Amino acid sequence: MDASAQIGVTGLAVMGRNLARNFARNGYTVALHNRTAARTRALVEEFGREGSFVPCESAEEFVAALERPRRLMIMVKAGDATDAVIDEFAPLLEPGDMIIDGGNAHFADTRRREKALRERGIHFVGTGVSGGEEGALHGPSIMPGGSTESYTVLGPMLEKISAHVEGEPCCTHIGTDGAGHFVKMVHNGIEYADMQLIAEAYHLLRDVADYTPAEIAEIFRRWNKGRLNSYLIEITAEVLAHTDPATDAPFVDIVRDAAEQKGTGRWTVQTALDLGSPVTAIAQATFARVASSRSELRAAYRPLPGGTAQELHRHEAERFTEQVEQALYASKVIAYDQGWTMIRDGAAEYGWDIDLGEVAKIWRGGCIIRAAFLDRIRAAHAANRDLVSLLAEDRFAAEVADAQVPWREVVAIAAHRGIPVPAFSASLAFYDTLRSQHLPAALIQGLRDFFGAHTYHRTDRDGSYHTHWAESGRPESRTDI
Ligand SMILES: NC(=O)C1=CN([C@@H]2O[C@H](COP(=O)(O)OP(=O)(O)OC[C@H]3O[C@@H](n4cnc5c(N)ncnc54)[C@H](OP(=O)(O)O)[C@@H]3O)[C@@H](O)[C@H]2O)C=CC1
Ligand SMILES: O=C(CO)[C@H](O)[C@H](O)COP(=O)(O)O
Repeated sequence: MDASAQIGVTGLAVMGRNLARNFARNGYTVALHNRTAARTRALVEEFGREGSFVPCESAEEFVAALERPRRLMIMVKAGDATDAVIDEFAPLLEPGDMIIDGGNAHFADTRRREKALRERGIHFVGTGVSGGEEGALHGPSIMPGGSTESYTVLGPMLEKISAHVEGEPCCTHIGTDGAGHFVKMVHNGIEYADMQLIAEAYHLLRDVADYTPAEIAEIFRRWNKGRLNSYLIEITAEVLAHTDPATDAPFVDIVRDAAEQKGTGRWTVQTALDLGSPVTAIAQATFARVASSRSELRAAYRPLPGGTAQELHRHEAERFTEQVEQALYASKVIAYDQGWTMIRDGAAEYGWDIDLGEVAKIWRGGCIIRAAFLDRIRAAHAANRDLVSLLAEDRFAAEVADAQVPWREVVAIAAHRGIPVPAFSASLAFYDTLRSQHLPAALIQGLRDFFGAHTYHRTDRDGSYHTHWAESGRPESRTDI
């Protein structure tokens, strides 16, 4: 077989199939492989005319079809399947070849795989891909990690098939080894927070303002024309406006209210705890999904009393809608800021040189959280590479400050009515935590010292101290000298 393919894709389910077509539509010859050969044949039968494909049934045939250095992309289920595929192909490759893992792998697995393959001279490029089925075909946001050397060879191809915004590709080299998958994981954590905030806004508009799903769809359509403009707001309007053809009921009323997950949000929260990154909105969004699925707990709590109902007049409902927009925007800024903090923390921990402005740039198009305000996040980080928080930038700070009164009212109304808004509340509490002059953490330190001699630092002197709580007069001693 001629080694004529510039790239090979193995794993031709939803994502792999469309990425392969995207490469082919962009003029590349693409070798195709899938564990179950029927998928390979189906792709060629249905879409073979879109470009140049080399269908392969065996691993040997697939590798032989690739130009050197070989670029072999894996799009299979994350976890054991990825290891199985690497174990199958790596022995057939030569030093300088590249394995690109475009699945949602855990970044720690990517670091392990990269190290093992590097020792054999093979580049392993853990690559975040976002955009779902349509994005994969028409241009996703692509977050490659791996060596700089591999990006030199691979980058132009990935940039070509990625989404473009104002002529700029939504793809950049994120950093070495697992940096790409780390950033993709945080992207998904932000995605969880964004969706939860949207869902809470919907819940409030439905249960406080008494709007129908169709009316709320119109509200989201309007919001999508303003500063909230984003893919998730756009598709929220679509989903809310949809009626179930079988029952004529609003689609959202016939779907079970138990949110599922594949786990990237959970990984974000687990990793954030290890890094000490306070991603409270992302964590609440992840727990909200889990809580919604715990039917036995919900059955136990359901009979308990809730808040007070109160009808709103039309003009009050309209005012409330504007307040919810403010609360949603402010909470969203906080949730995204938490994501960026976590990326900065991950970069520091793992030695990645991640350009935070570039991350915002490549998320402006192609990915699920693409949003107009990412351009401003990009600009804020580009203007100041040491920007510690979006809230340290004048315009974001002013917007969130302007929103704080309605934000508080919305959270208070939700509490009165007994409507759960965990992500709105967590974002507001985060805002208040960080702007507080004094936090009750001093009391926690005192309690820790009381029961466990865990020591504390004083506000007026250096060093660490312990109070001998059981001794008369409770003398204090310095413990670090
Ligand atoms: N769906 C989405 O919107 C997105 C998905 N991703 C990630 O992209 C990857 C692919 O996703 P998706 O297209 O949805 O497909 P799936 O995650 O459903 O994976 C199906 C593919 O994996 C292959 N596979 C499973 N187990 C093995 C194995 N042990 N050995 C070899 N091949 C195996 C299947 O082969 P076979 O046909 O033989 O069963 C099939 O090609 C995943 O890692 C996913 O997390 C990333 C972004 C968005
Ligand atoms: O990676 C993605 C988009 O960027 C997927 O859509 C994501 O996996 C969906 O996650 P979950 O099933 O956990 O909601």
